[in-house]
Amino acid sequence: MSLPPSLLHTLESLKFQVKDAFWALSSCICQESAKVKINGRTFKIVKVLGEGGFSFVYLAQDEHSGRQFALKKIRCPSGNDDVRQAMREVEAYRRFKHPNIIRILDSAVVQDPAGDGQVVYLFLPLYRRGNLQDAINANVINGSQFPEREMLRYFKGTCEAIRAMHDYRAPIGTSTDPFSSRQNRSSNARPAANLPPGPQGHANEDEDEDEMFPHPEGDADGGYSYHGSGGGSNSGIPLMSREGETIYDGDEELDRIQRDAAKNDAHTGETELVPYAHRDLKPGNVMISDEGKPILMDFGSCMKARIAIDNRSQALLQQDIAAEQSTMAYRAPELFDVKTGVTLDEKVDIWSLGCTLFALAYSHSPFENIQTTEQGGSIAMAVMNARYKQPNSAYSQGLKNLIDSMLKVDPKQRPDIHQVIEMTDKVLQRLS
Ligand SMILES: Nc1ncnc2c1ncn2[C@@H]1O[C@H](COP(=O)(O)OP(=O)(O)OP(=O)(O)O)[C@@H](O)[C@H]1O
Repeated sequence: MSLPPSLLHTLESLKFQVKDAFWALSSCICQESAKVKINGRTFKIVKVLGEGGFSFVYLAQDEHSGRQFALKKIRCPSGNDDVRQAMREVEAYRRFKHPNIIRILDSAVVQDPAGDGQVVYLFLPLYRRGNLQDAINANVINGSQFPEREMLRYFKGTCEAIRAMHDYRAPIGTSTDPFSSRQNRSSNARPAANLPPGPQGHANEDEDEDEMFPHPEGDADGGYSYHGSGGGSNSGIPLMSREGETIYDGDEELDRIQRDAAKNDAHTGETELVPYAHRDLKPGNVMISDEGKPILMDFGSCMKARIAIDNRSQALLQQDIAAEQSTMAYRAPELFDVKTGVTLDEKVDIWSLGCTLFALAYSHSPFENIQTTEQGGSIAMAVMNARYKQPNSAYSQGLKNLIDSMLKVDPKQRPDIHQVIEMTDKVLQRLS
C-alpha cells in the first residue's frame, strides 16, 4: 500500500526531528559536546535555541574564533525542491537589507551524513534576548504588561522592516523570481542578485564586511559557502559540499544566476516597485537585539505580495501554501478562503501586524484562546468575521483604534504600511 505524499512528507519530517532532537539531547547530556564541520571550520553546538517544522536552530560557537552564532539547520530529505525552498529563505535574507531585518552571515548546503538528502545551514547573528513571543510569555508569567511606549517602539520597528519589503524596488526587467509564489514552482528562474536599495535608503547602510562570516583560505576561488551580503559576482553561486561536490542543482541553475547577475550589473538604475509580503508575521518571528531593537526574521514564507487569482486551482494552491507556511492565529482572512478573481497583496501582513500589536498588548492573538475543532474550524470563522474583542485595559484609545484599523476583513479597508507607521507616530506623540 502506498502512502499519500503529504503523509510521507510528515513522516520524513518526524524522522528527522527525532534524529535532531536526539542529537540536541546528546549534546546536552554527554560530556563532549556535539560538533559540526562546515566550510572548513568546526563549530561546537552549545545548545538548542528553537525548532520549527523541518529545522532546528542551535547556538553554535566557532572553535577557531570563539564567536557565537545562531545556526539554523534545515533538513531537506526529499532532494532539490526542499533545498530550493530553503534557498528561497537564504535569498530573502540577502534581498532585504534593513536595520530591522535579520541579516544572514553565511550559508552552506551539505550532503546529509545521516540520510539521503541535504542539509542547508544558515548562520545568523545570535539574539540572546529571544523574540517578542518570549517577552510576551515573560509578561504572562510575571503578571506584567508592556508599557505602551515600549510596545509601540517594538511595533514601529517591525513596521519599518515590513515597509522595506512592501516598498521593495527591483531593477526593471529583473523581477522574475521563483519565490514570488509557488505558482512558479516549475519555473527555474532565480532571484536577481545585488539589487539596489529600497526606497528608505537603508539597503546598504549597514553593509559591513567585518560582520561577514570569516572564511578559511581558498574560499575566494569558488569555495563552498554561500555568502550573505551579496557582493560582486559572488551572487549566491557556490553551493558546494565540503568536498567540493556541487549539491544544488548544477550547471543550468548556475548559468541562470550568472545571467541574472550580469543583467543586474548592466542595469541602468531604473527600478520598479515589486512589493514582497512576509506572510508569517507574528511575535515569535521578531527577535530583540541586545540594544532592544526589533529584528524581523524567518523569511521561509516570504513571497512577491501581489498574486492574481484567476481560477479555482490557483485559489486552492494559495490556500494550501498559507495553511502550510503561516500561523492560523495571525493569518489574514483572505488566505483562509481565497476567492477567484481577486489579487492577494501585501495587506495580508497588515492583518498580521494588527494581531501582533494585539498580542503585545494583551498577551495573545485576538484569535487564540478560541474553542476549535481539530481543523481549527472556529478560529477560521472568528478570523473571517473579525470576531474579537479588546479586553479592558489602561492603553490609550489611539492604540486601540490602531489595532482595530488593521483588523478589517476587507483588505482594502486596512491601512497600508505607511499609514500604519503614521498612525503609530501619532499615538506615540500623544503619549509624550
Ligand atoms: N538568530 C537567532 N538568535 C537566537 N534565537 C534564534 C535565532 N533564530 C531563531 N532563533 C530561535 O529559533 C526559533 C525557530 O527559528 P525560526 O522561526 O527561524 O525557525 P522555523 O523553522 O522557521 O520556525 P517556524 O516553524 O516558526 O516557522 C525562534 O523562535 C527562536 O527562538
